[in-house]
Amino acid sequence: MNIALFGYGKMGRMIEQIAQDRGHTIVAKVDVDTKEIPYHKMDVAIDFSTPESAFDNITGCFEHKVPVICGTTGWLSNYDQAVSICNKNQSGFIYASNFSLGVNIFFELNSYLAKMMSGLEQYNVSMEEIHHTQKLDAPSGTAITLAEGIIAQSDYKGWKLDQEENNIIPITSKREGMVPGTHTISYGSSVDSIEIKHTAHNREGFALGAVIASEWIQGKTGVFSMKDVLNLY
Ligand SMILES: NC(=O)c1ccc[n+]([C@@H]2O[C@H](COP(=O)([O-])OP(=O)(O)OC[C@H]3O[C@@H](n4cnc5c(N)ncnc54)[C@H](O)[C@@H]3O)[C@@H](O)[C@H]2O)c1
Ligand SMILES: O=C(O)C1=N[C@H](C(=O)O)CCC1
Repeated sequence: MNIALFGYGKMGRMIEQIAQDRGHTIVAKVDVDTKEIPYHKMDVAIDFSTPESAFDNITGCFEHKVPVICGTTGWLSNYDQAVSICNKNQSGFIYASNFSLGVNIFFELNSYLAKMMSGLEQYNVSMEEIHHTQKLDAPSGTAITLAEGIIAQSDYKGWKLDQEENNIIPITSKREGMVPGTHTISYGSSVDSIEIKHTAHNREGFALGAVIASEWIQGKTGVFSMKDVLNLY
C-alpha cells in the first residue's frame, strides 16, 4: 500500500517505521514546508499533524478521493464539515482520538462502568490525563472521548477542565516530561473509590492502530470508526 504521511513529527516517524515493517511504502511526507502534494501516488493518507492544519490536510485528500486516517486532536469543531466533504467526494475517513487497541478496549470498559454507576448518586466521577510537555491541546482527545462515553450512559451533561460543577465531569490535564499518555477515571464516594486507568508505555500502539486502520479502509467509501476496524460491537 502507498501511504502518505501528513505531519512528519513524533507520530509520523513512528508510523513510517511500523508501515515499512508491514511491507508498505511511504510515498510522501507532507509537513509544514511542503510545496507539492503528490495525491496521485497515494492509496491512503495518515494525518498526525496539528490542530490548525488537520482540516485542510484532510479535505484536500478527500477532494482527490484519497481516504484519510486522522489521529490529530484539537480540530473537532470542524469534524461535521470534514464528514460532509468526505461524503460529497465519495472518499473514506476514520478519525480516532486514540488508535491504540488498549485504549479502544478502555473506551468500552469506560462505557460499561459508566452504565453500572449511573444510578448510584453517592459516587462522583472525575478524570485525569497526563501527557508530555509538547502536547498542544488540553484536555486530550482521548479524555474528551472518555467523557462523551460517560455522558452517553449517565445524567452528566458535559465536561469542564479544572472545574467542579453539578452534573459536569471535571477533567484535570497534567503536562510532564515525555509521558506518552495516561488516562484515569475515578468514581469517589465518602466510603470508597473505584478507578480505571490506561497507561501508554510508548507511541507504538497508536501508530500500529493507525496503520491497521489504513489497511482496513482500502476499497471502502464512507465514514467509519475504530469500533468498525476492531469489530468491537
Ligand atoms: N489519535 C492518536 O492515537 C494519537 C496519538 C498520538 C498523537 N496524536 C495526535 O497527533 C498529533 C501529532 O502528534 P505528534 O506527537 O506527532 O506531534 P508533533 O508535534 O511531533 O508532529 C506534528 C507535525 O505536524 C507538522 N505540521 C505542522 N503544520 C503542518 C501542515 N500544515 N501540514 C502537515 N504537517 C504539519 C509539524 O511540523 C510536526 O512535524 C497531535 O494532534 C496529537 O494529539 C494522536
Ligand atoms: O501525544 C499526544 O498528543 C497524544 N494525543 C492523543 C490525545 O490527545 O488523546 C492520544 C494520546 C497521545
